[in-house]
Amino acid sequence: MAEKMNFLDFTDAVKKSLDLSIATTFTEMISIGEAIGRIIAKDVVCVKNLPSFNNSAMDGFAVKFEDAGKVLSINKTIFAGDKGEKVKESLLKNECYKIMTGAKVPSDVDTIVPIENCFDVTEKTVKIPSDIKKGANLRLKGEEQKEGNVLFRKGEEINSSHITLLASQGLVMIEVFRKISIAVLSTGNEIKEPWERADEEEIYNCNSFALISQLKEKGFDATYCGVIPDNLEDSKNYIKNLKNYDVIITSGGISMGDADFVGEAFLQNGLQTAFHGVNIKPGRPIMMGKMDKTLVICLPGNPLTAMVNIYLFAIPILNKIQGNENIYHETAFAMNHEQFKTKAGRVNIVLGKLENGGFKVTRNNKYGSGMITALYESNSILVTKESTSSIDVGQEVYVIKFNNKSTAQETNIFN
Ligand SMILES: Nc1nc2c(c(=O)[nH]1)N[C@H]1C(S)=C(S)[C@@H](COP(=O)(O)OP(=O)(O)OC[C@H]3O[C@@H](n4cnc5c(N)ncnc54)[C@H](O)[C@@H]3O)O[C@H]1N2
Ligand code: MOO
Repeated sequence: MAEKMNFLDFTDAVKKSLDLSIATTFTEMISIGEAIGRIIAKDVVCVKNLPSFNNSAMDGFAVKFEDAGKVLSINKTIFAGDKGEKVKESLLKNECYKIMTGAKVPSDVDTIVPIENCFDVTEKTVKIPSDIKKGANLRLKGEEQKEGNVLFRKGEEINSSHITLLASQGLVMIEVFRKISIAVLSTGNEIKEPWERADEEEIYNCNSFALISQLKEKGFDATYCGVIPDNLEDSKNYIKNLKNYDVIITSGGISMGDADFVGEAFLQNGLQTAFHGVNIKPGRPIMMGKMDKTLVICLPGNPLTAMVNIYLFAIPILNKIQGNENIYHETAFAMNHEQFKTKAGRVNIVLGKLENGGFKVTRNNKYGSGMITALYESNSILVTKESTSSIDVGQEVYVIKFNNKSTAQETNIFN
């Protein structure tokens, strides 16, 4: 009789897989225009005070606070970008400056009054209201960031806010971790590439496309390395050539069938198995380990299983290897809209749709793990505890967003 798999507890499997993963140390300098999604390799320090000079937040008049309520003569007009003599302090008694938004504020004034709040404005004079606040509308040098402050930490993923700050600092290059290399493979004699002809008994290789595109959605580049044949000798030779990759991800061929050679082929290439079999539905046969420095992730062949497991399991691991300090999936708290059953005794990964704070399970949780359409119909996953056998209507649940999908239903964004 075939040996039974030992199914590891889900939480232990996550811990083991994270323990196996070592963050890359290889870095490169890239332009900020190319930097979205990359991981910062060194703390970034402020090199230019923000703002770098005292400036006006409004078009109006720059005054001494004690001149509130007075009629003042306009000494000069200061524009954004003016420098030198044009911004030098030159006020005499009962004078003010006319000033534009973003212009440097001379040091002999302390308050800006917006033009529409002033009275009797002429070319030469203005009456300042009496109820002004000292320091109003004056943006002080360094009030947002001071030179030497750490702006970003090593291990942050770069988004548009990082790029904004970097550009505001005059920094056009940034040191990031080099992208880790990932090999994606399929297995199985029944697999034909989508550009080949598949007979009725054969199926198209959707897993490789699925996995590579999901990795892309998460900012990883993966190389497609083909289909491993269903025989041990060929599988072994195939895998031998992949040892330079940081990560190898396969799908299929790791269960109990007579054609499931993938595990053995890795073992014969020196794989140290961390686990083979996790108490999860779907995805029970999942296997992980290390082959020299290469992390090996073997996903089951069913497309839906491969897709939800790469998301739940592999993305945090890959984040860690890529040097990202923020590795976990963000969750949203939602109200469950439809009662459904789950398999007690295992952690269940359930597909559904998150819309406007509500979660609705896909097809009443009655889809098979070979079904691909259920993935398409869903935008989130819900993970149950081993003890859970049903989720009730109105129950509050944690949901992980999946598939990068927006929603057609107009969302309530106001609080
Ligand atoms: N006796 C047992 N049989 C099975 C068990 C078990 O515990 N005992 N586990 C079942 C579970 S759960 C799963 S999941 C599958 C996974 O098996 P494998 O990882 O060995 O995957 P395959 O048998 O190679 O393929 C399964 C299924 O997926 C299709 N497939 C595979 N690769 C692709 C691809 N690249 N693109 C599209 N579809 C693919 C394949 O044709 C099969 O239909 O094992 C159960 N059996
Ligand atoms: O992992 Mo399998 O997909 O549970 O059927």
